[in-house]
This record gives sequence, structure tokens and C-alpha cells, in this order.
Amino acid sequence: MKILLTGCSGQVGYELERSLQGLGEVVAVDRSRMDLSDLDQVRDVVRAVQPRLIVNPAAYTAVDKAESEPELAHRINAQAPGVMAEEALRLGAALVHYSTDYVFPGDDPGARVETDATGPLNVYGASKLAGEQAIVASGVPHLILRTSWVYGMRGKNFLLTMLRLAKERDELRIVADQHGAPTWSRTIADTTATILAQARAHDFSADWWREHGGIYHLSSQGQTTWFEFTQAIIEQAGIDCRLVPITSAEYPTPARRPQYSVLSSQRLLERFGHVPHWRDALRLCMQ
Ligand SMILES: NC(=O)C1=CN([C@@H]2O[C@H](COP(=O)(O)OP(=O)(O)OC[C@H]3O[C@@H](n4cnc5c(N)ncnc54)[C@H](OP(=O)(O)O)[C@@H]3O)[C@@H](O)[C@H]2O)C=CC1
Ligand SMILES: Cc1cn([C@H]2C[C@H](O)[C@@H](COP(=O)(O)OP(=O)(O)O[C@H]3O[C@@H](C)C(=O)[C@@H](O)[C@H]3O)O2)c(=O)[nH]c1=O
Ligand SMILES: [Mg+2]
Repeated sequence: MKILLTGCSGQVGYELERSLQGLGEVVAVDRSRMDLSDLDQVRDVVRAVQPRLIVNPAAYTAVDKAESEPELAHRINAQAPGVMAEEALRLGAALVHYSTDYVFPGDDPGARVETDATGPLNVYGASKLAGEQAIVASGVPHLILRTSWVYGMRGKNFLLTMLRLAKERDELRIVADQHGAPTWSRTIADTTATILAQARAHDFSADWWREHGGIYHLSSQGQTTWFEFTQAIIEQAGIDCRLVPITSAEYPTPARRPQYSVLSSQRLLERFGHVPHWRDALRLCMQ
């Protein structure tokens, strides 16, 4: 069984390339083989590979830059997944896709469930929401896993940025009024593999997708702020650096960000089992 994996050089894609190994023949492609901004190429690669499953962690993830490149972000995050969905449907394949807490406006302190109303505050979030909608509208069997605040020991992420800055500077100013759950890239990949192992046990049947497909939140347990997350990082790394909590207003950025970004992973936990607390995952990752 062939699995077409996109974005294999990204944080989640890198972990998925390992986690998916036991499930089938993984054909992993990066930007050089499949550029998501080239919709014809996306179509051609899917047709050439003829996968039973497409797993798509590739995305335009530069949140601030997206504000000045809305068309490119939309092509990569919405149109390309739409093409993948269309092509998967033609092949009788299924699509696993990733989305974000940033589809929500973040004006409610409670944890968001899958059916809550969306309302992105920025271009990135809007482009990711449009991607979800294109997949759902296509009718392809799918899983859309919405995650949040992804980090790991490789790639571009908040953890590595803070480790670098904390070594360079005596003091860091970090926003303390945005709430969410940092999620380790490996948690996302391993959970994806767990879910897909269950699908495989049912031979990826249409019935399985009908019953278990759809949107799931997949985010670490617990919640924190960027400031408190940084405290945990710096403490575990044993770096001496003064951390100053600030408000979002004191850290102006091109993109607006949600204030409350906590996702409830309850639906996923009930069906597919365990997701670690963010502090436990951080400890494991940094070890
Ligand atoms: N990062 C985060 O904090 C969060 C991410 N998500 C979602 O999770 C998924 C995985 O994200 P994550 O692994 O963290 O993201 P990364 O930014 O680490 O990786 C994204 C990948 O997409 C690739 N990519 C970007 N543009 C193109 C393109 N035009 N053609 C082909 N490939 C391209 C990148 O390639 P290259 O290396 O060449 O740039 C990279 O491999 C995404 O859907 C993202 O929206 C959800 C919540 C939080
Ligand atoms: C570097 C830095 C950032 N910050 C703030 C800015 C921002 O509000 C917060 C996090 O910064 P980032 O640039 O990592 O945030 P951002 O890129 O918005 O992270 C988001 O990425 C996308 C892809 C997602 O899908 C989201 O789930 C989320 O992870 O920290 C500081 O307060 N001080 C600093 O020194
Ligand atoms: Mg960022």
C-alpha cells in the first residue's frame, strides 16, 4: 500500500516519515519534488504515485509573512489540499490533513471543540480554514487533525528560537496573554500513526472512514502561555536568562493572533487513546 507523504522536511513531516513506516510504502516528497504552489504539479505527482493514502503536513506556516502573501498562502494551504482531495477521490484514496488552532478567533477562554464556530483573525488561519473546507466539500474520505503551537528539536519553531535567543541575550520579553497548548511534532506523528493503524485494521474501508473520519483536535493536554512555555524551556535547558512577561500590545506583529487558543482533544481521546500533557512532552523532547 502506497502512502504519499508531503512536506517531509517540515517538523511534522519529518516525524511522520518514521511513524508511518509500518503502515505501508511511504513515498515522501518535499518541495523539490512537489511544490504545492504549482497545482498542476500536485495533480501530476498524485497521479504518478497512485497512493492509497495521502498524508499532507506541508503548509505555508509563516504566520506574519502570510499577511503580505495572501494569494500564495491560499494556494498552498487551501487550493493544493483541494487538488489532493479531488485526486484522492478519483483514485479511491483517503486524505489525512493538518490544520490549526488559528482557525478560531480565540475570544473564548474555554477549550474549543471541533464543532465550534470558526473565525480566523489572520491570513494564515483563513487559508488553513479554506483548506479544511475544500477537503470536506470534495467528499473524499478524510481526517483533518487540528493541532497547535507545534515544536520539536528540528525545523523552525518557538522552542528552538527561544533556546537561541536565551543564549544570546540577558533578557527576553515574551507575551503572557496568549493561551494555548504547545504540541510536540512527534506526538502528532505518532498519534496519526495510531489512528491509521486502526483504519488499516479495517482495511481502510469506506465504513471506517464514514464512522471515524472528519475533523479532530489533536493538541497536548493542559494549557499555558508563550511566556510560561518559555519559562519551562529555559528551566529545562538550564540557561540563565531573565524573562519578562508582556502583553500582545507590547509585541506588535503584522498578523493578529488569538488570545485563547486551547483545543479540546476529547473527541480524539475517546476514540483513539492517549495524548501527553505539554509539560511531559516537552521534557521528553528536550531529553
Ligand atoms: N508549526 C506550527 O506551529 C503549527 C502547524 N500546524 C499545521 O501542522 C502542519 C505541519 O506543520 P509543521 O510541520 O509545523 O510546519 P513546518 O513549517 O515545519 O513545515 C512545513 C513544510 O511544508 C513545506 N512547504 C512549504 N511551502 C511549500 C510548497 N510551496 N511546496 C511544498 N512544500 C512546502 C515546507 O518545506 P520547506 O522546508 O522547503 O520550506 C516544510 O517542509 C501544517 O498543516 C501546519 O499548518 C498547526 C498548528 C501549529
Ligand atoms: C520571538 C518572540 C515571540 N514572541 C511572541 C510572538 C507570538 O505572539 C508568540 C509566538 O511566536 P511565533 O512566531 O512562534 O508564533 P506563531 O508563528 O504565530 O505560531 C503559530 O504558528 C502557526 C503555524 C500555528 O498554526 C499556530 O498554532 C502557532 O503555533 O510569541 C514574544 O513575545 N517574544 C519573542 O521574543
Ligand atoms: Mg511562526
